[in-house]
Amino acid sequence: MTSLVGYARRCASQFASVSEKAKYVPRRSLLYVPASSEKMLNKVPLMKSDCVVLELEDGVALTSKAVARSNAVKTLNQLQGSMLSCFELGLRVNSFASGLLEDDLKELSKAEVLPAAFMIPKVDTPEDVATIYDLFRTTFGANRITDSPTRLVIWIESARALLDMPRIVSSVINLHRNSGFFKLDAVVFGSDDFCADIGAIRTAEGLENIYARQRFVTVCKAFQLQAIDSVYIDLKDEEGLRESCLQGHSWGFTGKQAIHPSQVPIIQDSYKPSAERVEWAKSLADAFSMHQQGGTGAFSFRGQMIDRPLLLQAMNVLQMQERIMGGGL
Ligand SMILES: CC(C)(COP(=O)(O)OP(=O)(O)OC[C@H]1O[C@@H](n2cnc3c(N)ncnc32)[C@H](O)[C@@H]1OP(=O)(O)O)[C@@H](O)C(=O)NCCC(=O)NCCSC(=O)C[C@](C)(O)C(=O)O
Ligand SMILES: [Mg+2]
Repeated sequence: MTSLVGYARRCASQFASVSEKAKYVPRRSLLYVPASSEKMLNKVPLMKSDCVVLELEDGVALTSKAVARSNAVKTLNQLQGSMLSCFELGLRVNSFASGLLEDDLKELSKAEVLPAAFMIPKVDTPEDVATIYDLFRTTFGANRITDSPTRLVIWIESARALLDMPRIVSSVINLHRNSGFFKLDAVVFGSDDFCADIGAIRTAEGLENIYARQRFVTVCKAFQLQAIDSVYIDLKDEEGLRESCLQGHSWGFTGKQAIHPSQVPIIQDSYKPSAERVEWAKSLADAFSMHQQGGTGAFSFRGQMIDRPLLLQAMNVLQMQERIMGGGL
């Protein structure tokens, strides 16, 4: 069978910067596993969520932070080199403002391996970014955090962070370019903390978050980053979860956070590219390749003007489809 990513790669060769997209990590569902619970951690190798997050922050009580840190180190060491059912095993540390981050990093630096993604909540200002980097450098040493395949995922969770989001994201991207620190790949919207910050009352419909989610997704996409939508906290309401996923997907979000394994199949299914979308992406990539060979840049395809941004969208669809089919998720 012809590789779908082959289509994307053929097109990608036209643009050097586009070829970085080849390392696409699907994050339709991002499932938190509180690292204080050994019972939950034991399930990690078989979890079929695109991304599994070893959680040290708000899913762990203050009194259990030490045990959670040491369990996280053990889990990273035990799972290194193992076949996991997820695409990415991330680790969410405590925020800089909590005063707990330094202790997290000191303990985590004892692990033989780094997680596939470091995940940092409540990044509120560009200055936070510089301080967080300093903490990583002093605890891990510059060598371990420079030019590493580990990716970075950050959370936007306050009014101030939402307004300052372009500067925050730019400073993380520039840090990677200038120092080789982990590459930013995705940004997550922390709607619970955001609602608390602005004094909104959380409702099932989520009207209180509409502006925030739209601004959030727009900034993510302006920087070509994955945008991960809010947690759906009503564990028993499968229909409500599905509706929330379909809305997020149609607004441009790439995935959604999950707090319970039962939410994962609904989220993953909702964020899977439809057969029509895959067919559109394949045909567009073919047409793009053909026009490039013929020396044409912009062209019309099914009544739409096609240029680089639409090619990027098509590549994301194809790469996600390829990874999902290959990984059996
Ligand atoms: C809600 C809870 C307490 C219900 O936990 P439970 O044990 O009462 O649920 P259950 O239905 O009885 O569980 C069934 C089975 O699934 C297991 N299980 C259940 N959940 C998980 C899980 N996540 N990972 C791995 N395994 C899990 C559980 O251990 C059990 O296993 P068993 O059949 O062998 O006994 C539990 O699901 C949980 O702790 N979830 C994670 C909570 C968390 O990490 N919250 C923080 C992230 S969200 C957040 O911070 C906000 C945000 C983004 O920042 C912002 O919007 O601001
Ligand atoms: Mg939060």
